[in-house]
Amino acid sequence: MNNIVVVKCGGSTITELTESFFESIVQLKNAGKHPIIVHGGGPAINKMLTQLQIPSTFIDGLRKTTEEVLETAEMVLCGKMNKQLTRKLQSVGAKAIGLSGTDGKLIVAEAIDKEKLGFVGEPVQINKKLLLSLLDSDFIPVIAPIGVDQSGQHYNINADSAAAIIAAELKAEELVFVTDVDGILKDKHLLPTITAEEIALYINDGTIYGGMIPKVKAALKSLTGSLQSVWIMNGKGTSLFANGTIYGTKITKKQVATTAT
Ligand SMILES: Nc1ncnc2c1ncn2[C@@H]1O[C@H](COP(=O)(O)OP(=O)(O)O)[C@@H](O)[C@H]1O
Ligand SMILES: CC(=O)N[C@@H](CCC(=O)OP(=O)(O)O)C(=O)O
Repeated sequence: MNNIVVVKCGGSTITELTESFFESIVQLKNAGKHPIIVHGGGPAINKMLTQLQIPSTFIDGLRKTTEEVLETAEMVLCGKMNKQLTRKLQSVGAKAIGLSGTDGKLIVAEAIDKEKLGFVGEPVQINKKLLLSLLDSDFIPVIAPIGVDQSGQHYNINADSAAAIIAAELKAEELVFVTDVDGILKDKHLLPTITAEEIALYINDGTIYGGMIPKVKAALKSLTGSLQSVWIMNGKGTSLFANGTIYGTKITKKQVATTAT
């Protein structure tokens, strides 16, 4: 299937997304594209963990996930955030369906490093057949990043890596990370484009840190086949493709001159 666009909505910006953002997803659909939404929810998980007095720490942008943290992350991501986003899309006329990576084994995962990170999963496989049949029936899937392995163990997956494997496996046309900054910044200036070499350099010198690290790593991993570029853009106060262009950072395999699709 052609024209698949994977849009990852970061937890940093989900509550700020406006009606015009959701309308732009419907416009994408009406223009013959097949949007798939993958969402995070880091700040909402933090809030619930604080309320429940469960400690949690991050290592290179990934949340160390104990059994208690996993239960909380699943509750917030699959219960609260997933249904909230699904309803918002439905309210602007979209045929949205909320799912987690557990449903239909949509995302099969395995532990990245049990000792270091606990139940943090690396997505290794997706249920393409299920997703394609949903797209065929004109649904907009809304996916929470909780994965499962063959034994039934569930995992907390960084939403950026969940979006990246879905985009790569489905040979999506575009992958867009919607977050709370305009794109990748260096010395407070937006970088319109960035390459793999520059990313390695900027992680090394600290220009790229925290939650941006899993984003750029996921972006680079997904840059295969049909997916030639990945965008990082701000979800605040904008529609997704204003005048058919995206304002943000374009991550490419090689440096290119353009800043818009
Ligand atoms: N070079 C950079 N440019 C922009 N943001 C950066 C950079 N390095 C780190 N960040 C941080 O990454 C954050 C976005 O990642 P994250 O908080 O995980 O968002 P999301 O919830 O949308 O995935 C930004 O708010 C910023 O604090
Ligand atoms: C392993 C891991 O870090 N999982 C993330 C899942 C949510 C997420 O990725 O949310 P954002 O998009 O807001 O970052 C977490 O527990 O916060």
